Amino acid sequence: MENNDEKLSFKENWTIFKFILKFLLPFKKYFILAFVFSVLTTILASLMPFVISTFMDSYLQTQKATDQIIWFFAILYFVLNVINSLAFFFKWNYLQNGSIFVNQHIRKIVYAKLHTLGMRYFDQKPTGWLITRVTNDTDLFNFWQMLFNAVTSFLSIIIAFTALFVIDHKIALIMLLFVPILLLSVVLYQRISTKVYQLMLKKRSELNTKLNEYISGMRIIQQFRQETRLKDEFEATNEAYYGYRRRVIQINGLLLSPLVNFLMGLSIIVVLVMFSARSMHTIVAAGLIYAFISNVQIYFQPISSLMDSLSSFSNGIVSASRIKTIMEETQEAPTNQTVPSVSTDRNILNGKIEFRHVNFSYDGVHQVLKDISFIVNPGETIAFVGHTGSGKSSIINVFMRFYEFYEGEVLIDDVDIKAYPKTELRKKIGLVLQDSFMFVASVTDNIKMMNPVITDEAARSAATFVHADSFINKLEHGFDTKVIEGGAAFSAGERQLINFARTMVRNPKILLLDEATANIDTETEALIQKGLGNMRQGRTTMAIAHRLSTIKDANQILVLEAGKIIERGNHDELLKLNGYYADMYRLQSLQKEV
Ligand SMILES: Nc1ncnc2c1ncn2[C@@H]1O[C@H](COP(=O)(O)OP(=O)(O)OP(=O)(O)O)[C@@H](O)[C@H]1O
Repeated sequence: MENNDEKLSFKENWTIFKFILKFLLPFKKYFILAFVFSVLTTILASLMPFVISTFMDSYLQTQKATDQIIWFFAILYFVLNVINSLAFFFKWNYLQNGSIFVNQHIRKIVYAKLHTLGMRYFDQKPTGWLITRVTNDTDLFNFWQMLFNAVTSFLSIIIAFTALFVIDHKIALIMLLFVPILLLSVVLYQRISTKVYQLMLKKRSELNTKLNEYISGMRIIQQFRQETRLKDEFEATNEAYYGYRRRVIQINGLLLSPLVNFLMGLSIIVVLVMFSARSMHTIVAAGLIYAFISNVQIYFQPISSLMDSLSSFSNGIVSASRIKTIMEETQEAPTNQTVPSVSTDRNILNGKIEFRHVNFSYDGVHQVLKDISFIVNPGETIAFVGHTGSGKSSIINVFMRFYEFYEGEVLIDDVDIKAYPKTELRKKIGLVLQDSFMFVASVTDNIKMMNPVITDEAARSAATFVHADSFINKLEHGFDTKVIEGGAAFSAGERQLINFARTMVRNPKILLLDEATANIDTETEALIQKGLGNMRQGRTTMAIAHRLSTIKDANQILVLEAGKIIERGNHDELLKLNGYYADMYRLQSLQKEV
């Protein structure tokens, strides 16, 4: 269903339709009320021409209209008009509000679903694509209006036809002949417009994806002077999008109202010809012709508006199919998958970590971790070193349960990691990534991560504990300084320090550190090292180290290459081994001296 170029079969359309309709159920009362008022307006609209025709034929033409009668009809018409307008207002109000509420509800559900999905899913989907799904595709406003129109139009046609039938059943039956012609044009329109609509939506999604890529990668784009190339690329997609838009407008301009209006004009000619023919033998009341023609208009009008909104139907079905794809996505985050042994009150008490023969792959094809085994005792530190791409971060990813491993065991305190509830893992494991994300909020709130349970004092003392306070206090507004998007105004080292504080304020039992490789000034570097020292005290730590000098004191160092452990031991043991680690260490020491 992902490929929107494919034409959906009737069965698929129907399945999607039933799926999306379920979201409407909690708000059905709005739609039912809108329907009731809609029926009222249609009945009134059909009746009002009769008031006029009665007045014309019984009083005006026969010159029997007295002051009283004129007032009576004026007031009657006025009252009907007021009721009609009120009914229309309520119908409109309930319909609009109902549609807004359903959209909001769908958006909430889709957004919540995204949170349950695993990293594998996000690896495969461009961010812009996902944004389009959550923003544009959940906006089914026109779709709900269209559905409502479809139901009420059907009713209007029946009511108007009944009125026509009451006036003159022969001519009314002739009006029925127009139905197949109209239906044919509806089908024709639907055929042509759906295809173009789908292509237009696809281009819009592409546009969003590209835009997201450009904005996130602006630094690289500017650095490598890619502006012109990307501008051309963007313009081409934009041009294609507008091309399809223009075609949609052309199709609508040609096939929507003009066609229905043309047919309506034809039907009025037929009506007039029929009535004229009849007038040769008998008297035909002018008011009756007026009432008839008014109801002919009521009869045709819903078809016109239905066709108008048909495009919203195809549009809505395409969007709904994408929502369905997301909602039915099974690549759940490992921590969301129900494991029979998971116990909600299982706690991490000591923080012993063990990997037993773990194999792992991101895509199910390329093995990234091969037979990884190690034990870290409570309070000890293990460090992973190795070339880029050797699998260091993957060990952390597996341990954080961002991805599921497919072979082996990972244990905490001798219990399978899968048996711990997600909340316990998130609470007791502190992850410090190389480049931590900063939210648009104060420094304090960034440390607290908006958690209302954590006090400002706790945030400050965590910052002091990791030696982040000295730089924060130097900021213009100290802890209240507003962080701009992504923390762009801070250096990598400063962001790292805030991230340390953010982790420590939660007092985790286990620490996962991905050491920053960015250029950090010596002063911040010293602070970071001091902060790290404090953090590691009494906590089991798994650290990815790029600079070997920072992990000399680790209890165990694992050297990885292409996902395999090729050396293990402490710093001295590994130096004695005179292998890969010793080479790396000597090289780094030499670089430092230079
Ligand atoms: N999300 C992903 N999807 C697919 N493959 C991935 C993904 N992340 C990493 N890989 C691949 O897994 C292998 C190990 O990557 P990993 O990030 O664990 O290496 P690393 O040792 O941490 O590298 P670095 O020091 O550069 O961070 C690499 O070949 C990488 O291309």
